[in-house]
Amino acid sequence: MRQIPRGIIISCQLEPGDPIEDVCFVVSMAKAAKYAGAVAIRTNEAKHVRAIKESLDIPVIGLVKDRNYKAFITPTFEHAKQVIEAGADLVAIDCTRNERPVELDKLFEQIRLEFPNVGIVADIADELDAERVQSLKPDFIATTLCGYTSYTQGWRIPNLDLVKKLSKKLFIPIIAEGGYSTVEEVEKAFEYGAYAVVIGTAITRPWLTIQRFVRRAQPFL
Ligand SMILES: CC(=O)N[C@H](C=O)[C@@H](O)[C@H](O)[C@H](O)COP(=O)(O)O
Repeated sequence: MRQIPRGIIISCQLEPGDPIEDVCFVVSMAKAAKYAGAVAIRTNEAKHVRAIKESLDIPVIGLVKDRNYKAFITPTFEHAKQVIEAGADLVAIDCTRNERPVELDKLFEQIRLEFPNVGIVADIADELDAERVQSLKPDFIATTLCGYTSYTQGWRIPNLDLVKKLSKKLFIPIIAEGGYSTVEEVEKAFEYGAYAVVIGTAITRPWLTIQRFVRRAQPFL
């Protein structure tokens, strides 16, 4: 079996500037996800990976976001090492055409050499990114960065067309990710061939949901 079975993956991340800074929040969310039948958790930072792995038995995709680089998701081996040593079963790597500090093939090679049991999720933004990374044989390709690069800026997400195209064309399983917020979108992604679907913000950033309600109430107050 692959490192992750087919199904729903919950992305549970906290970043600087978020109103919650508590690792317990990430762990509780991960527990809720597992209880409800999610097959894996995606999270950022070694401290979150470690806390989840210590509390429950579920595959974790780890990443580190470093905004000093344009290719900001786990841009170097050092970033990857942090989350892998914290217990991540897979590591997510920014595989866009954005400027990066290390060549992608070198980064893949070093991760595989030092951590042969850890899977690699290639986070891409468009079809060309996916085609290019295919030769490096990542375990999964995720549509995470569609809409978040200069060459996909303004594209509507979730990008179900991209999932459809990639699933048809590539031999690597596709993870649909980025902007999924309704059950209908998730159904479509599976219908179009997704191996798994990641849902994050719609579930694990509750302050954004609250803000939506608060803003709609404003004119009446
Ligand atoms: C672009 C970027 O930095 N994406 C991150 C990748 O790890 C996360 O902030 C997202 O929450 C995750 O991809 C899930 O997507 P959504 O939150 O839209 O369901």
